[in-house]
Amino acid sequence: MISGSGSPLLKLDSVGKTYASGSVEVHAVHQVSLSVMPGELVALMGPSGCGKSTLLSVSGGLLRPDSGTVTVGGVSLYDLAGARFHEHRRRSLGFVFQDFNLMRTLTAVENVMLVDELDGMPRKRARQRALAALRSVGLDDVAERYPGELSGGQQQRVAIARALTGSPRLVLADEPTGALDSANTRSVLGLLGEIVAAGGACLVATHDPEVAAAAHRVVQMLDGVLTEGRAAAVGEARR
Ligand SMILES: Nc1ncnc2c1ncn2[C@@H]1O[C@H](COP(=O)(O)OP(=O)(O)OP(=O)(O)O)[C@@H](O)[C@H]1O
Repeated sequence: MISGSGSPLLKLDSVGKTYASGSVEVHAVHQVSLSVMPGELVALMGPSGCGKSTLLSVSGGLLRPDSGTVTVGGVSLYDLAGARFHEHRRRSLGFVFQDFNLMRTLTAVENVMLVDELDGMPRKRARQRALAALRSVGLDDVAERYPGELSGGQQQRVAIARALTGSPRLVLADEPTGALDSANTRSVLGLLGEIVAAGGACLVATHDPEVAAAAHRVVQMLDGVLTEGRAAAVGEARR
């Protein structure tokens, strides 16, 4: 797969998001335009509070922008309504949350199954797929444990397994290696590498130099605005 070919899997056009915090307005994302192409792993970097999580949430259909358009898989996400919006989100992208977002009352395997079950898949088949996803992140032995019985790194890998079930073409990940040691970081980078090698795309908010080194492109964010990016030379990206 040649990185950067085809139509973008994620396209942001002049996207803006402002929070009202009491009488103060915080321009978390301002006029951001960005395309992430099939075969690309893009690292989104910048200091804490610069707007990375907000940009990922807007990109993933979790937070409606105040301005601009978000196109996922060729479809303008926020122009879809109701069930069509949720279905497109579920089918087109996987989201790895910074704080994992696991349901405390469900086991690891039940957390991962949830996505397929919401899509109407029979429970037995959903369970098989979830176990396979957990195996791919090295966690099949703790499948029946609850999040409270897992380490931070294990919870993070459950969250990654959940985002990868259904083999979405686009993965948006917020600090996916934040709680991981270097061996697990490499295994997560391997999984993301497989997605992009198969023609998918990943946008990863990160402070981790190892993730940045593995990316095809690094885009820098500062005070809600994208500043310079580094384009990796062809073949530079480690997968
Ligand atoms: N719900 C909210 N209400 C008000 N302000 C918010 C809200 N969420 C984020 N902000 C503010 O928006 C700005 C961007 O926050 P965001 O979490 O997107 O940054 P970030 O780059 O992801 O930070 P980090 O690297 O620490 O996760 C910050 O000034 C933050 O305080």
